[in-house]
Amino acid sequence: MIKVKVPATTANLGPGFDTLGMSLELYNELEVSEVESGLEFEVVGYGSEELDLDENNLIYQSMKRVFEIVDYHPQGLKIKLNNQIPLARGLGSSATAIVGGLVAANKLSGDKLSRDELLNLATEIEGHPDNVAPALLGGVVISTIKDGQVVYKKLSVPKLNIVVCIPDYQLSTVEARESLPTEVKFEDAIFNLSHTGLLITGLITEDYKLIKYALDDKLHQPYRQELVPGLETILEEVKEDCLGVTISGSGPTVVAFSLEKEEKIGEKMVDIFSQNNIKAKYLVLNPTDQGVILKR
Ligand SMILES: Nc1ncnc2c1ncn2[C@@H]1O[C@H](COP(=O)(O)OP(=O)(O)O)[C@@H](O)[C@H]1O
Ligand SMILES: N[C@@H](CCOP(=O)(O)O)C(=O)O
Repeated sequence: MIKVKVPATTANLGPGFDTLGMSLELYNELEVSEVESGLEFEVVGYGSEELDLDENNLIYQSMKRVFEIVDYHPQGLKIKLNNQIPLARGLGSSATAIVGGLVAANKLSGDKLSRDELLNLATEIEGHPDNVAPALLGGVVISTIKDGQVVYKKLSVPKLNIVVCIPDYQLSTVEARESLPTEVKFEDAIFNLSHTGLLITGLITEDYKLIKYALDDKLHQPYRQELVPGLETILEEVKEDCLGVTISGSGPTVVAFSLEKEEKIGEKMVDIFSQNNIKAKYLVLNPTDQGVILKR
């Protein structure tokens, strides 16, 4: 039996659309065993009602990609999930399914693919590297795709707390990407370039006051505001209490980076969502340098 534990991720980190992501200490766990025939699922935690529990399941689809490449033919599979990451909230649940499936299948079939090959495959399935990379590798990962290969650099996570405010509704990444424009203004591109540079420099030099300026974005967040009622107010009103606040991945979760006052920040975000008739809860999470964890 193979056991895999994959961290949640917060992608984009404000200006780094499809480029930056960080792993967080909140996990989905996966246990895969080879059985005599068929495909069986057991789900504990999030997704027991809504996930496809058949060949369409994203974990199974990801495993199948590895088996095809390495020419491995399991007779049957039993897949047990313990999901602590809520689905379609911008915390990388799909990245955990893809990375978990790929890593488990690779182990089951004799460890033939390298970490970089798994990252390329994960990116091909997810469509962008920013959340699969930190789910696999941990840390803060800067990534891009060059000639079909992911080029990346992992940085250590900041010594900050991440207040994660999770609204009680799902927003699929596919839907949240449909709201994006096909072209952006030159000045908006410059805005994001400068902010991404400042953010990465702030992280490398541990000059966290730079984060205060650097988490703003003009490429995706403004277009997603209508999908996250209350986001505009949260961005304005929570900023003063923390180092920076931004939408997590494609939303609707919002994350605040802080060194103190986490409860106040979390309660304020929950309150603003509630003024917009949306129930929400908050968690205070640590970022983590450890990516996927594999046990046999
Ligand atoms: N643990 C899981 N097992 C299998 N599939 C999953 C799991 N978590 C998420 N998915 C798939 O990913 C979809 C959500 O992906 P997405 O819209 O990108 O949201 P998120 O921001 O959480 O990654 C789900 O609807 C489901 O199809
Ligand atoms: N860069 C992507 C990130 C999606 O992350 P997820 O956690 O919402 O799946 C985007 O912003 O669309």
